[in-house]
Amino acid sequence: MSESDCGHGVLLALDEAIAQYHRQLRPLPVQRAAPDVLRGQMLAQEVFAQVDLPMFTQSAVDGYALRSADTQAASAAQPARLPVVAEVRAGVEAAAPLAPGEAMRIFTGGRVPEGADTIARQEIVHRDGQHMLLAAALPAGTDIRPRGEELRAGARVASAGQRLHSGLIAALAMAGVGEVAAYRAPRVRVLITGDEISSAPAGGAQVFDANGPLTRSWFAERGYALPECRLVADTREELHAALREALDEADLVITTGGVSVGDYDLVRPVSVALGVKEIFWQVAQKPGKPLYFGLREEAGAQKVIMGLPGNPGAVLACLQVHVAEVLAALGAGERPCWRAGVLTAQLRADSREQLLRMRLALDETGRAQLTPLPRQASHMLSNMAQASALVRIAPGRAVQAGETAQWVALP
Ligand SMILES: Nc1nc2c(c(=O)[nH]1)N[C@H]1C(S)=C(S)[C@@H](COP(=O)(O)OP(=O)(O)OC[C@H]3O[C@@H](n4cnc5c(N)ncnc54)[C@H](O)[C@@H]3O)O[C@H]1N2
Ligand code: MOO
Repeated sequence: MSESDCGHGVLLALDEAIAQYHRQLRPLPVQRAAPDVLRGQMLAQEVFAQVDLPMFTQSAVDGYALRSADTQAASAAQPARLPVVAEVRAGVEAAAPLAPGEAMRIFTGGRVPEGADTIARQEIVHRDGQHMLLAAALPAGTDIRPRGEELRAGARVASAGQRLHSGLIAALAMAGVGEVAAYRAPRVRVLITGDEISSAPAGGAQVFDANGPLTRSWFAERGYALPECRLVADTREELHAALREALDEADLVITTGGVSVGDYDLVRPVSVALGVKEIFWQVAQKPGKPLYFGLREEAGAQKVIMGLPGNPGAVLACLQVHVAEVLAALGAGERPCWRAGVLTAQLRADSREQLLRMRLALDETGRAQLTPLPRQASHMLSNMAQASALVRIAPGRAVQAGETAQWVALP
């Protein structure tokens, strides 16, 4: 295990913390239902088309179904003249096959009658009573969508680990997939600890709660149910009761605050008292050093506790970098997508890996340019109106402008 002693005691490297989530956590149980019922959840299986797509040979336009051979001699001077013997509406099969020398009126999505191999779109057709006139030859297959052109029954449409989003749900519906298996959505509880935290500060030493709105919004904007969230005082009794209930009812409990070394930092001792095993505490990152990851195994289920440090800047970084990985390990989300970008300013060295809020812009070649923002301290968040990327800066050495760094999109 990679650990560093950088003047803060022995801290776990950020990548090692991330590896621990994927080593320790199992995906949540699988449930089966219609894809749109499971929207937002991650597929637990490959999914295959139940039908050919298109399901039958269709007209791509409003026009006339006919045989290409009957148009081969057509010209402006001598148009092909065919009787329109029937109408094929979308959703209805022609009563009889198309005979040589005949045409049928047809509409977009209509099933091409047996015998027809071409559609003449109505803009190129002249109608004369019960006949249609066509002034040019049409190759076979014109404006036809052949059966199975897109997919054959049995072809794979989606893979395990993909999120059921609107476009994929529609693709599965088209392919006749009535039911899929997906990992159950996580039940999440949020506990905001701290005697000084209030939604309406009074008494001169209280502050507004930022972490509750931050955490709830973070989950909601990623398509998760809005987690239940409550303020908890810094007493062993109150935290014990709140954490016990949260662990009983949720798969993932997020706490903020109370996880450092102060006398009222009770999240870790109370977790131990509730049977939680500490997997790690303290990561070599800034902000978010006192991050805590604990696990309670019970009757085949895992209960996860992520103890986020109280500073709101640390909460933001830990949600983006750590909680997102936990959700991925639970089969409840995609792993954060880190990309390379170019720094526009030099940065001081720090003994911990830095997670910096930056402004992201694309240069004329489309390359990401990352500009550090002021007010980075972990108790500050007012640069969030300008921040669009969270950037990893490796510990130990100063970084020059023009160097490359990894970033993940904010929010
Ligand atoms: N002696 C040491 N002190 C501290 C260390 C250390 O290593 N040695 N680590 C520091 C670091 S780094 C961090 S980060 C913080 C984290 O401490 P806690 O997780 O125990 O968080 P609190 O002390 O409860 O709160 C920290 C800070 O954040 C404010 N806060 C908390 N919750 C909210 C909220 N919901 N909304 C807005 N602001 C909140 C709180 O008032 C404090 O100012 O510990 C350092 N100390
Ligand atoms: O780790 Mo803490 O640097 O203040 O968030």
